[in-house]
Amino acid sequence: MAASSLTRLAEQLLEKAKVLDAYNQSNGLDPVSFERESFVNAPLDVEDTRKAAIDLAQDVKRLAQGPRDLLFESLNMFNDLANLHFIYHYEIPKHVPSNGDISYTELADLTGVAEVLLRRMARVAMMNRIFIETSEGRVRHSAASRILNNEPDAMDACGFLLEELFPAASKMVDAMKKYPGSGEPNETAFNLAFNTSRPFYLELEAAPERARRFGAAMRWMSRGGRFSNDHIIRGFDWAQLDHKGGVVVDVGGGHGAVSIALARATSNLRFVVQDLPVSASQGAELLPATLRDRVSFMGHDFFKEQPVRGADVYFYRYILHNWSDKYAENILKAVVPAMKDGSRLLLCEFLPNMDMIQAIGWNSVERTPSHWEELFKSVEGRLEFLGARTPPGCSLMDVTMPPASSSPDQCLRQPEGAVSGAANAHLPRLLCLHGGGTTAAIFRRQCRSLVRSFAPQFRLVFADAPYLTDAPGTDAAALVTVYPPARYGPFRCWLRRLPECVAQEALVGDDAPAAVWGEADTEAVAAIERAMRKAMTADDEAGGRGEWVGLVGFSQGAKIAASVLFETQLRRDARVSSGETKHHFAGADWRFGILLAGRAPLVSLNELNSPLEGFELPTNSRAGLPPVPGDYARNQHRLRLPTVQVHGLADPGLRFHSALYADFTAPGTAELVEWDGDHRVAIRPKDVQYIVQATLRAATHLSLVGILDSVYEH
Ligand SMILES: C[S@@+](CC[C@H](N)C(=O)[O-])C[C@H]1O[C@@H](n2cnc3c(N)ncnc32)[C@H](O)[C@@H]1O
Repeated sequence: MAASSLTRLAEQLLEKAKVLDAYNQSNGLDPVSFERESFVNAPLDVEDTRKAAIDLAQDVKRLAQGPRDLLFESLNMFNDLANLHFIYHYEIPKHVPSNGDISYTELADLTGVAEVLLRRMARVAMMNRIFIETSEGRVRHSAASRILNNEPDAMDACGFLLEELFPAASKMVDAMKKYPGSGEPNETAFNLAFNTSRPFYLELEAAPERARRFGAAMRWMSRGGRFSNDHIIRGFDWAQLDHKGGVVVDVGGGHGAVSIALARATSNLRFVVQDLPVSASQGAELLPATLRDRVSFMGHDFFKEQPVRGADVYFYRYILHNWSDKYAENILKAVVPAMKDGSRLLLCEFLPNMDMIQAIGWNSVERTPSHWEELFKSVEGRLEFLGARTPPGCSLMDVTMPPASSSPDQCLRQPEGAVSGAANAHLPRLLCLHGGGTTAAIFRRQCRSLVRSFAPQFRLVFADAPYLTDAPGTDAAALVTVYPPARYGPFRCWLRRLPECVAQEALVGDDAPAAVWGEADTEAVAAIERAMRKAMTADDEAGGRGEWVGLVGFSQGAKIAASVLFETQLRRDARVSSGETKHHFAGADWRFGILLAGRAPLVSLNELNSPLEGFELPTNSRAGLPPVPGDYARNQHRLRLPTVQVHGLADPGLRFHSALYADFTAPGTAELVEWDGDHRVAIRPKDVQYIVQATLRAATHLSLVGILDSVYEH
């Protein structure tokens, strides 16, 4: 019997749970429980596993609930918030002893709440693992309630969320009806709930206790878990700036939570925390004396021109997501004149679960990487988006101001680090195979939108094909003017005999296309494998340590990618049927592929599996045209590993790409993305978005990433 999705997900969850338990055990930490905090300062790979486990557990629960119970639970979530509000308001946590327990009667006396009511409320909280009832019927702390007791900022976070935004939430639809489509900060649900015409932050600024509580809530969020400052510290190479004279401006930095953590993690960098005057002066008062020489506070309205000029980094955490595009553009425009060549804008944003809050409090939105890119472009054409890095809890959008003299092709010459630096070293890796008659560097440039859009989930690594060729192939025809051979050659091919790729190397054996597998085929496969391994080893040496999970290929590179996946599938099948263990092609257990304009047929990559009907031999150029849909409708040898197949509707080779999908791919295993383009890699955000969505669906299904598609649906 085939495993149901419930069983499959539960098994995947079990794998993640074992990894998490093993981490605790091998580090001498207590096993997880509701009594003690766990995963404090866990390394990034553990954080990734934890996030995957959470997503899987949610889905296991939702599937087990079924749609009716799922809906019912969602509809009743307000009860838990009302319960927490009671716990916050009557300050229950601080009256429960840190160690030991207390009777309901005593707790009722201390809090001034009737015992019957207190017992009811506490028991609801206990169902959510906040407090524990002992076997003697007394109350003691759970790990969660102990945090509320030990960390005053945690209670402030409750206060802010439950007394500012929770009441506003119920007014969201009213606000949307009253102010349809508004992006104004004073036409929000918050404005209706509090009957004010001031935007959220000005309302708080006018009431210092509310501003203080908000600042404390932000501090608390940064202290651990998903939003921990650690992710920002580890998510960017601060060491490169940590020299005397290095300056970071923390724009809208609140009470300086991030700057304080970064100052502690570096030795020389200085931080200027800017915020509205009340928040800035509260931050200055709270600043530890030991950091006064390196962290300072400044009242500054970020809509006005940035007064600190020439800083190395202008850092914005959770700022622009509070503002609709019109305002976000103005905030960024105010900093551009202060930037020197090479200044960085570093934005910590993109919180998939926070989109509702933005709608409720600010009439704003959590943006996707492509939305960010458009925003940066509209602010200042020179700003160069270097990509989004994704430590858990946020994305760091990294933007630089290149020197005025830099040309677009400088990007081509950049080291891999621009998109595959230390920050994404832990991410699962995709190996990218360029089209015939181009190079890895050109393909990286062609894929720049894909690289950016995949930055939160995957590290993309580009491989050079094994064979040299004289001229750019048809896969690069449109690029000849952009990448003249004299400057960007020599160009390369994966297959030596395809018409678009005239090999420079002498062929082994007879030049005539072979009908049966020969030595030249064995050597051709080894050359492909060597070329792939070379790029993979280079990336290992550059610090990449994520699992190799997928292949991305364009045109001839897509044909090779599909063929490598098919060979992987054959080796897996052989393992299952005979228990025989064969090495993985190029050393990785490839799980899925993104095939951009990939032509039928597939290429046999193993003598033992040849000849398969309709397949090419590696050195066989095939007289005549490749198959078109229907030619191999009965083909039994179909690719089953998941693929996303991307077809340009104006591509002259479309019918050959369609044949790959129709005749060489098992039904139901591929997602087809069609876009309005010719023989190119899609670059426009709208086209790239579909490829990314389809890939994330496949990858989520394979449990390679845990991010929700909806994040990309703006
Ligand atoms: C979501 S909080 C983020 C705080 C801080 N960056 C952090 O991550 O902890 C937004 C911050 O923007 C500040 N802010 C709002 N409007 C501002 C303005 N016009 N100029 C400067 N700061 C502002 C608020 O006071 C608040 O501290």
